[in-house]
Amino acid sequence: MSGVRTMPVAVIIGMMGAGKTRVGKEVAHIMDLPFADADVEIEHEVGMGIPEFFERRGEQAFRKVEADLIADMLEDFDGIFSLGGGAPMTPSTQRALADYIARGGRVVYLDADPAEAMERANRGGGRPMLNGDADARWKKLYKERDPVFRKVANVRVHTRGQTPQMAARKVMDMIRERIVHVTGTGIEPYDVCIGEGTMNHLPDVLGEGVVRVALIHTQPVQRHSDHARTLLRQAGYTVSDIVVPDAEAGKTVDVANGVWRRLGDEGFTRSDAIVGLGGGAATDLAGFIAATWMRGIRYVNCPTSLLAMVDASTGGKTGINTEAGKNLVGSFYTPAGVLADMRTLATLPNDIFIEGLGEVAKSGFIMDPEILRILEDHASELRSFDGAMFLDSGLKDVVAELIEHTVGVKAYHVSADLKEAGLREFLNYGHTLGHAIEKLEHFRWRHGNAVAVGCVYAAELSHLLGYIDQDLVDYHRSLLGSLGLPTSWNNGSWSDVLALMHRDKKARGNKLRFVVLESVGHPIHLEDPPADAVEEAFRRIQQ
Ligand SMILES: NC(=O)c1ccc[n+]([C@@H]2O[C@H](COP(=O)([O-])OP(=O)(O)OC[C@H]3O[C@@H](n4cnc5c(N)ncnc54)[C@H](O)[C@@H]3O)[C@@H](O)[C@H]2O)c1
Ligand SMILES: O=C(O)C(=O)C[C@@H](O)[C@H](O)[C@H](O)COP(=O)(O)O
Repeated sequence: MSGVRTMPVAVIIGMMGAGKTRVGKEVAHIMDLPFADADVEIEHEVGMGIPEFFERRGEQAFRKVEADLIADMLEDFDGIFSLGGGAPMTPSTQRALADYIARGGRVVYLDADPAEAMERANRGGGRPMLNGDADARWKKLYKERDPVFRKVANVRVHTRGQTPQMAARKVMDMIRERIVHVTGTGIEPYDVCIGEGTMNHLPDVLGEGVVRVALIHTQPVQRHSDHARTLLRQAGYTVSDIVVPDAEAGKTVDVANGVWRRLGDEGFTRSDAIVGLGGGAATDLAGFIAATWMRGIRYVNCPTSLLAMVDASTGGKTGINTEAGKNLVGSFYTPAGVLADMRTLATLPNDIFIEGLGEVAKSGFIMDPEILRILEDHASELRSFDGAMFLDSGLKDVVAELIEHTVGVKAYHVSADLKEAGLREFLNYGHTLGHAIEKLEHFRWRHGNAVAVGCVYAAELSHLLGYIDQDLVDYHRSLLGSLGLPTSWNNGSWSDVLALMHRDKKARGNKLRFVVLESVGHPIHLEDPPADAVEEAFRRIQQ
C-alpha cells in the first residue's frame, strides 16, 4: 500500500448480472479512470478461478479473502471499483463501505430489472452461488441482498431497459453529484442533491407510501415540470399538475386557497405528497401548502433558479406574502429532500441568475470566505452567465461549487437552529432592509437584488457603530457590483422604510434588531441600535 491515503471514485455493488463490470468499465472509460473488479483481483491474488477456489476452500474462506482485499482497495485504489454480488453481505465490508462513505465516497447500487439481471447472470455459467436452479437461487439471493444493498449504498441507479452506455452516463452524473446532508433537532434528516439529472431521484425521495403527487410549478419552468411529471408517472404516481402564478404573484393567500381547493377536489390524503418545482417563490408556496394541508404532508423541492438552489428550497422556511409584508405568514416545515438539478439552469435568464448571487455572497460574508474567493475569481464569467451555453462550459463546475458551499452555510445554521431562535438569524444578513425594498417596490425588485443592497446597508451600519472598517464596506460594494448586483436604492422614503423594518421578524416590540458583521465570517446580533446610525446608513445606500 502507498503512503498517501486515496480512495475509489465510486464503488459499484449490485446483484449478479446487474452489469457491474460492464457498466463500471464504461464509467471508468468515460471518466478516464482505472477500473478494477474485485473478483478479478481475488483471482490474481489466490492464483485460481473463483469457482475452483469455492470448491477447494469453501465460501467462508472466499469471503475472508474478499473482505480483506476490498478493505485494502478502499484505501488504495483511485478509480471505479466493482464488487462481487455477495461482498456487501459481509459485516466487515459493510463497515468499510460506511467508513468510505464518511470520507466522501460513493457506493452505487446498480439496481437492474430482475428479469434482465437473471438472464445475464445465467449466461455463460461459472457462478458458484447460482448452482442448481439458477433462477430460484437468484431470486432468493435478491430477497436477502436487496435490503442490504439499499442500506450500504448512498447512490442508487435504476438501469431497467438501459444500454450499458446509458446506465454509465447515469452513474457518472450521480457520482459527480454533491450532497449536503441536513439534520438537527426537530429535523427529519434529508439531503440536498446538487448535480445534473438529480431530478431523476424524485421517486426515490418521495418513497413508496405516496399515491398522489401535486406538482406545483409556474409556467416559465414548464419544460422542467414536464420532465418531472413524466418521471413521476413512470414511477406509478397519480400526478396533479398545478400551475400557479409566477414569482411573488404566486405567494398569496388566494393562490394558496386555490391549491387547497384542488387538493380537496382531488382527494389528497395524508399519505400523498407535494413537489415544489421552480424559483424560490414556487418552492416557498409549495412548502407552505405541504405544511398546512391536513397539518402537514410530505414534500420535495426541485429548485430551478440559482437562488432557490442555494437558499429558498432548503431549511424549511415556507410562506406567503400578505398586505402586512413579505413572508409574514408561514411555517417552519422541512422537506423530505431537495433535488437541485443543474440541467434546469440551462433555461434560466441572466438577470435571475445574477440575482441568486446576492444570497451566495451573503453566505460568504457571514460564514464562508471561500465563497467570496470563488466569486472574486470568476466575477466576469458569472456576470455573463448564459443558460444556453452553461452546461457545456467550465462555469458549470464553478457554479456547482458555489451551490454546495452556500447550501453548506444554510445547512449549518438550519441544523443548529431550525426555528430561528438565534444563530439562524445570521442567514438574514441584508434582509431587514432588503424585504422593505421588495415591499416598497411592489415586488418588482428581485429578492436577491434587494438583499445585495441590504448587505451594503448592514455593512454601513456596522461601520458607523465601529465594528468594521471602511475597507470592508467598500469590499461589499466592489464585490457585489462586480457581479452585476445593485448596491444602492433610492426609491422610497425613510419613514416608509423604517416602518417596514419594524415589521421584520427579527424586531422585538418597538426595538429593531439587525445582523451585522464584526469581520468576514463573524456576524453578530445588533439590538436596538441608535436611531441616527440606522438612518445615516440608509442615506449612504441612497447614493
Ligand atoms: N424559504 C427561504 O428560506 C427563502 C430563502 C431565500 C429566498 N426565498 C424566497 O424566494 C423567492 C425568490 O426566489 P427566486 O429568486 O428564485 O425568484 P422567483 O421564484 O420569483 O423566480 C424568478 C423567475 O425565474 C423563473 N425561473 C425560475 N427558474 C427558472 C428556470 N430554470 N428557467 C426559466 N425561468 C426560471 C421563475 O418562474 C420566475 O419568473 C422570494 O420569494 C424569497 O422570499 C425564500
Ligand atoms: O433561512 C433563513 O433563515 C433565511 O433567513 C434565509 C433568507 O435568505 C431568506 O430570504 C428567507 O426567506 C428570509 O426569511 P424571513 O424569515 O426573513 O422571511
